[in-house]
Amino acid sequence: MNDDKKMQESSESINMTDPATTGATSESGTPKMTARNVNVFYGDKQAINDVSIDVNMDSVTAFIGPSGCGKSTFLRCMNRMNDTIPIARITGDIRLEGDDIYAPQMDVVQLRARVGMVFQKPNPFPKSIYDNIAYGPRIHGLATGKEELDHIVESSLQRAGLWSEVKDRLQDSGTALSGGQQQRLCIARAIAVDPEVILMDEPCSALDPIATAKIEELIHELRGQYAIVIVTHNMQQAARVSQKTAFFHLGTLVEYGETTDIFTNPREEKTRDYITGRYG
Ligand SMILES: Nc1ncnc2c1ncn2[C@@H]1O[C@H](COP(=O)(O)OP(=O)(O)OP(=O)(O)O)[C@@H](O)[C@H]1O
Repeated sequence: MNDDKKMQESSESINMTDPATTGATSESGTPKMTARNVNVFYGDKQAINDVSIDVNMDSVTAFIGPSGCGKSTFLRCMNRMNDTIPIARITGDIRLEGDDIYAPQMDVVQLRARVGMVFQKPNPFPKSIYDNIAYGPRIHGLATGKEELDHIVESSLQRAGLWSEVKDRLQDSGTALSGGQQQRLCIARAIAVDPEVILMDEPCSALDPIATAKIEELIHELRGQYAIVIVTHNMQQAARVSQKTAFFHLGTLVEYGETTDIFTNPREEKTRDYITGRYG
């Protein structure tokens, strides 16, 4: 029997998307978000196939896998960003602290405040640094007056490691900052509305190595305060920043577990082949 056939048979003999077999549940901590049997379609094409996973507060979770395997699609399901794509359709169940995020009564604006997102390309608003941060708290009514808003702006910038660089020019445009500073501004903007989860879709891919190192350091600092999920193409980055890694392939979740296990002792041959560079 050739290797492909063997792999096919072994994967057919177990339910690959059962959290019990993919390791998609965590022993430690109550999950902040749970996904069960999620399928995503773009028109007739299925991009995510029966994925179940738990995301916890105590760890940074990395989504890795070859281009087109569905990492970003699945990430975008977690705060309903796929709602903005008319041909996208999702089935299954995704919960935040037990609340069904696809329930008709779910307020999507509130959801996206609770589950913030940072994109590949920094996308500050064409507004001042101050207003980039103050915008969310203003529309969500999180500050009762100017003093409280000032405090939120300062603490968000501090937590994003940007305060000392911008405190004397809060009225300058956010778009005038360097790429790395813009990305930290976007992280500060997400933090300002007091999220529970931060989703990061390849947040460093447009940045140079120094700016990348700063974002990675920031992810370390934010760990534990928020559940963080990061999509990355860069396996070294996944190994550096995450405690849990989920490996996707052709829309399925092949394996999910401790990052050290995924990189040193994966259970699945497909994972091993990917992390050793046999395909990608
Ligand atoms: N807006 C869309 N319309 C139609 N198909 C899409 C759309 N976005 C993604 N897809 C398809 O869904 C599949 C998964 O894409 P997705 O971008 O989620 O993968 P990915 O693993 O994040 O890839 P990459 O690492 O290249 O960003 C691919 O086949 C892709 O072509």
